[in-house]
Amino acid sequence: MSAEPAIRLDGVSLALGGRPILDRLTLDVPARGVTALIGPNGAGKSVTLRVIDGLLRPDSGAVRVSPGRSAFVFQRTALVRASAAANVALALASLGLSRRERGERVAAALARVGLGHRAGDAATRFSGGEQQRLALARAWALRPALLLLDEPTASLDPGATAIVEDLVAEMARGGTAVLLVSHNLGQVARLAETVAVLEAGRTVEQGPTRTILFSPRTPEARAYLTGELPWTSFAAAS
Ligand SMILES: Nc1ncnc2c1ncn2[C@@H]1O[C@H](COP(=O)(O)OP(=O)(O)OP(=O)(O)O)[C@@H](O)[C@H]1O
Repeated sequence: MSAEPAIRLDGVSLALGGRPILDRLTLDVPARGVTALIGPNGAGKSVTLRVIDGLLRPDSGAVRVSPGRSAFVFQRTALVRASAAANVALALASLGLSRRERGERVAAALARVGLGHRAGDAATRFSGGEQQRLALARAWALRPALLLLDEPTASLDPGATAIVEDLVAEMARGGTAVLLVSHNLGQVARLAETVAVLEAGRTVEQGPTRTILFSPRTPEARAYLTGELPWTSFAAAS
């Protein structure tokens, strides 16, 4: 990979509530394509996205994010009490678009996620899956250089999941670097070129998707991928 990575985390450590959560975490996210961040519950995937987005400051280590606009789609979406269209328009307020351009982009974004007919409806009354699609429409409308996605299809039905996956793939083809947190390994295989496996706040393995999913080297990655639950061995030992 010759281009500068979109994100480079080097030896990042962070304690929260007195507990170490990230432990000298090292991660490279290439400037192009989709990188998936996988690993067991509580491994620190969401915290890592928050560190990258500047919402959490690490105790030590270096965080480098290449310049450019970024968009973050959270596991639970924060929407304002206004129409779906207003929620997208608000995100575009700082881009300096003309009123007409903004209106067109909002309409295109809503249509792209199958919500064109709901533009005037109150966003906070949308179902969980509709809110998630709206959050993605908002991210798409921003044309970000970097897109951070935290389990973006966790509450979506199969049709909506396909819409979101198409949109993410299209953004990646268009030059957006995507970092995707997902437990859906089929989705990871469909979308990602690169996979990093996180375990207890550290990257235990990173490489091409095929290698990581089908021939993982580390016992931690193998255990996660085969669905071995760590607490069953704790229970057996006690
Ligand atoms: N603000 C906080 N204060 C204290 N602990 C926190 C805070 N935020 C996260 N944690 C802890 O950090 C650990 C990692 O959380 P994180 O949400 O990053 O996990 P994850 O890998 O995304 O897991 P999941 O797959 O369940 O979403 C968890 O044990 C969580 O309880």
